[in-house]
Amino acid sequence: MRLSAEEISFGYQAGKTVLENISFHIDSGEVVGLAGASGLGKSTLSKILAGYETPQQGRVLLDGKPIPARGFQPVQLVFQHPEKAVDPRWKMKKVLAESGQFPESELLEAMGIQPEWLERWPAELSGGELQRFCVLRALSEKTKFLIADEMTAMLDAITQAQIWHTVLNYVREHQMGLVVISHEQELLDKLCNRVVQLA
Ligand SMILES: Nc1ncnc2c1ncn2[C@@H]1O[C@H](COP(=O)(O)OP(=O)(O)OP(=O)(O)O)[C@@H](O)[C@H]1O
Repeated sequence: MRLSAEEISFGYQAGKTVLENISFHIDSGEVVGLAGASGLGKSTLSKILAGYETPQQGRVLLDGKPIPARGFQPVQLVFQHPEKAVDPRWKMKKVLAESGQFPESELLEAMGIQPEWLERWPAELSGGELQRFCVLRALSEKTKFLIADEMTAMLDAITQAQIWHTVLNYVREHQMGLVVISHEQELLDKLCNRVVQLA
């Protein structure tokens, strides 16, 4: 399966182009890094790939076809700020069930989620604890591509390593594609088959 962005142009305001004629693709089973200086539009491209923003020109295709706007989104995005990605009025067990399936206990454990956290509200967890839920929620059986936009940037090294280890295992097992956006060259070198430089 191939996720492709073809000749994308996008601006948030008229006359101010953030992305101009950008093309990008990733195949199932690949881990692709997306790098580039701050403000070049990496997060914007990731939102377009995941269907959060619509480009003024160009298109996003999954195996050559547009991704349906309704139903489960096969391209899942996890970004840096988990507190902005969960409903504060939902307990964590409901947040996790949002993907339509509840993860198996082995996966919860591998992600370092303690069972008692399931009964808590988002505000009762640390950023790192909350991010583990956001990552896990994105790993549905129906997810074909995961886009990790500075996904572990605010976490300590041990937590980062634990999350990436679990995600990479899952991605390999399910033959998903993974896009990694990071300012850490070392992380990109370690995780990725290839790195695309946004210029
Ligand atoms: N919602 C928005 N409204 C208006 N402009 C925006 C919005 N979001 C981002 N921008 C602008 O679009 C440009 C690209 O931002 P984006 O976050 O995609 O870059 P980035 O490459 O991911 O940056 P960083 O590496 O700093 O995270 C920036 O100039 C930013 O100020």
